[in-house]
Amino acid sequence: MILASKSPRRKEILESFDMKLEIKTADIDESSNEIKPSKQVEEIAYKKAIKIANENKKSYVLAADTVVVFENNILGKPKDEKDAYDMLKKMSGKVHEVITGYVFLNLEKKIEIISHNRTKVYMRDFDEEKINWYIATKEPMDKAGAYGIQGKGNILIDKIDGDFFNVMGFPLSKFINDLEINGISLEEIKKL
Ligand SMILES: Cc1cn([C@H]2C[C@H](O)[C@@H](COP(=O)(O)OP(=O)(O)OP(=O)(O)O)O2)c(=O)[nH]c1=O
Repeated sequence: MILASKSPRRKEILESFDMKLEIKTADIDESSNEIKPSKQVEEIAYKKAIKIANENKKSYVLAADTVVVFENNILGKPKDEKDAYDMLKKMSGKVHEVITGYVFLNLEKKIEIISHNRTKVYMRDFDEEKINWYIATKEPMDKAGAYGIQGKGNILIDKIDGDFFNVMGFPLSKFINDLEINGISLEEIKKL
């Protein structure tokens, strides 16, 4: 299948399940008029997937989009270090939600799966010194909400309620379940 994503995390998660991936990245306009975060991530994932699917009509194409939702605000990737600092400062000691939308298409076979998953993340109370230390690692800059649960950012997190991979950028378990519901078996998934 084609993974329409430049995210190394999404590739890693899917490859851990022995999927054979061809990477093709779609540069799309990541803006959305949707108000609901779940609809927004689905719309942006759809834009990524359909762009590549239109150029590869026989292929299975998968794309995703991840955001952090904190007190009704949608947080994407930080614009700069100051933005990363501001995001982390307000999320310290509080709970937020990570939502990943994903879209799986095969235009020729008329397969279309559009879905999302949510994980609650409880952050520890951390001080300015720790935020500055974390920003100096450079880890926050390419990640929604300015942290990576799978990296050094893990020490900022107390616990989660939901799927870890969903926070990392792709809810593998829910996706596999969706495919099975659509009649695609575990053996077939590896060969798509
Ligand atoms: C919250 C969180 C996000 N992230 C990452 C997952 C996503 O890669 C990124 C959110 O940006 P996205 O726009 O969802 O994805 P991307 O730009 O990295 O890749 P593409 O659009 O080509 O598919 O944040 C982590 O790696 N760990 C985390 O804990």
